[in-house]
Amino acid sequence: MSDLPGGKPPQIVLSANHLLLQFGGIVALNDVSIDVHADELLAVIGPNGAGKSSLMNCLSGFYRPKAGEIRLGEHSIRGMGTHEVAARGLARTFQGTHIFSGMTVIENLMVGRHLHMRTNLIQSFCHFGPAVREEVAHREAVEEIIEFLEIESIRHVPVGSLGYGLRKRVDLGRALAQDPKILLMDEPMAGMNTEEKEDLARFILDVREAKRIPIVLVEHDMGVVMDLADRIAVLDFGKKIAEGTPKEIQSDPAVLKAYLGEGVA
Ligand SMILES: Nc1ncnc2c1ncn2[C@@H]1O[C@H](COP(=O)(O)OP(=O)(O)OP(=O)(O)O)[C@@H](O)[C@H]1O
Repeated sequence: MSDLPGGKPPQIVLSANHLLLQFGGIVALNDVSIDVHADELLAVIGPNGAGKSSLMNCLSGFYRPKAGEIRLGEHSIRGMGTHEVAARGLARTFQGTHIFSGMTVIENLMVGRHLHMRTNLIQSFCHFGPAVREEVAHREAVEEIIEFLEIESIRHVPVGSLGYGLRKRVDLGRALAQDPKILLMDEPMAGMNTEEKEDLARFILDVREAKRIPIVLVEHDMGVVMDLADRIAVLDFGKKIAEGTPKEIQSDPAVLKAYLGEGVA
């Protein structure tokens, strides 16, 4: 663990220790440990099948590792399901688009807010009392995100009719609506053209600057990773083979070997 200037150790927001995950005879994660520091963007890279999505799925409670420990802040979250992990402050965006395509942008963002609503979803459709006051407060939070992500003009548009780049931006908005302590992004740029990638990269940088939440990013586009990441962890065949700054990773012999023939500069 590298110390901050001034010798203070970094604050660890999320840590995974010695994770083991198997699917039958396949070892998807083999003794994998990572720490995510406050206010950093940690990229997780590796060739196809290296275990990146498996790691994200363990961190977010979707998969239960056979062994190992996961801590969010002070607390163990190992064994918790996705909803419990989300309620403790972990939000994620998904590969592809997991948003509700028949619902409008604003409705999708309100789904993200429901995690924080004391009144339940049914009550929130009643137009009286505490439910209304709560709804107004959540609307304000959602409006702030809409402005932040520059999606004002499409707030009432069904998400299914939007282009891919905008849909991914709404997915980011839904995750931000959870008001998370940490954000996991699983291949957010997959399937995007250069302009869409540049746009999303700008919003990721804005999120870091404005919200100061740590981000774990799984991404295949090495240009994006090298530009955005503070640190990079590299997986190969379910094992962590390297960890360091973009500069260190680019010249790491084990990383170059893992990617040989896959075009890492
Ligand atoms: N649900 C599953 N059932 C069986 N095997 C799985 C499952 N999920 C992942 N695996 C296997 O675990 C290994 C790691 O897969 P994983 O999807 O985590 O890799 P990845 O690094 O995310 O790959 P990619 O870059 O192609 O998305 C692979 O061998 C994969 O086939």
